[in-house]
Amino acid sequence: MSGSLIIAVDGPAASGKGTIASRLAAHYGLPYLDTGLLYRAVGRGVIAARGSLEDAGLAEEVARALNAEAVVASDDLTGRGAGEAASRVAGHPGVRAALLDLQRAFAAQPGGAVLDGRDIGTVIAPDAAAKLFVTASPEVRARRRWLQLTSRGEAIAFDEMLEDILRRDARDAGRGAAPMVQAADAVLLDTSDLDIEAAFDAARRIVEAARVRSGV
Ligand SMILES: Nc1ncnc2c1ncn2[C@@H]1O[C@H](COP(=O)(O)OP(=O)(O)OP(=O)(O)O)[C@@H](O)[C@H]1O
Ligand SMILES: Nc1ccn([C@@H]2O[C@H](COP(=O)(O)O)[C@@H](O)[C@H]2O)c(=O)n1
Repeated sequence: MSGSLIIAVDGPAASGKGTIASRLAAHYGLPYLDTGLLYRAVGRGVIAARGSLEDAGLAEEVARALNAEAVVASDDLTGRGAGEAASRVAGHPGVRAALLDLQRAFAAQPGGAVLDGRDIGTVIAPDAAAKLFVTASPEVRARRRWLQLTSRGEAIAFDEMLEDILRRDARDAGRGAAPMVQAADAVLLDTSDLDIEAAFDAARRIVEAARVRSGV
């Protein structure tokens, strides 16, 4: 098989899509982009400028000035506050438009790429050879995120984490601009009862089936 293997991995917060996407990228020797980092960086930029996250013009300005390489190399965007800020600026159509070309260019690299986010299979790479929509129950996702954050010292109660997750789901799925939705041709992968190894295995099988179908 030959050609460009674009793998689109979408899904809600803390479903494990990033874990799966980065492992697929390593497995197939493809470059990987966690597109959530871009929105997190925009949220952080607006806060750093002492602006309001509801200020669509400022958020778009920050998005247009983003240095994607610096964002990807940054290690301080994974906290709880950055996720919340990201989901608020991600609803501005101008922000999404400003980040479109760089994501599409990443996906279009020779050989292919793996991208994860909320709109990869629907907007960024609608022709991707393989599309996965990774999910898990809100309680399982909240537990995973709670473990991740508390293990590195962020103090948060489990109930608050669950509220965060539910609020973010509602905002991401309910916005007008590129809402989080499973693409019609994406395969649903529910990882609620799967450990990381089993989830990766299931994802790899989905990609292999897509490769056979598409000849990539
Ligand atoms: N199948 C799984 N079983 C148990 N823990 C998992 C599983 N998949 C991922 N995790 C853990 O859950 C946490 C969240 O995973 P990950 O960052 O991959 O989720 P995500 O969907 O990419 O989240 P985000 O919304 O930040 O993009 C991490 O600590 C990860 O190690
Ligand atoms: N393609 C994407 C990726 C992310 N978002 C928004 O950013 C928030 C943070 O994303 P994480 O994957 O790092 O959790 C997320 O809640 C979305 O609002 C997006 O809109 N599109």
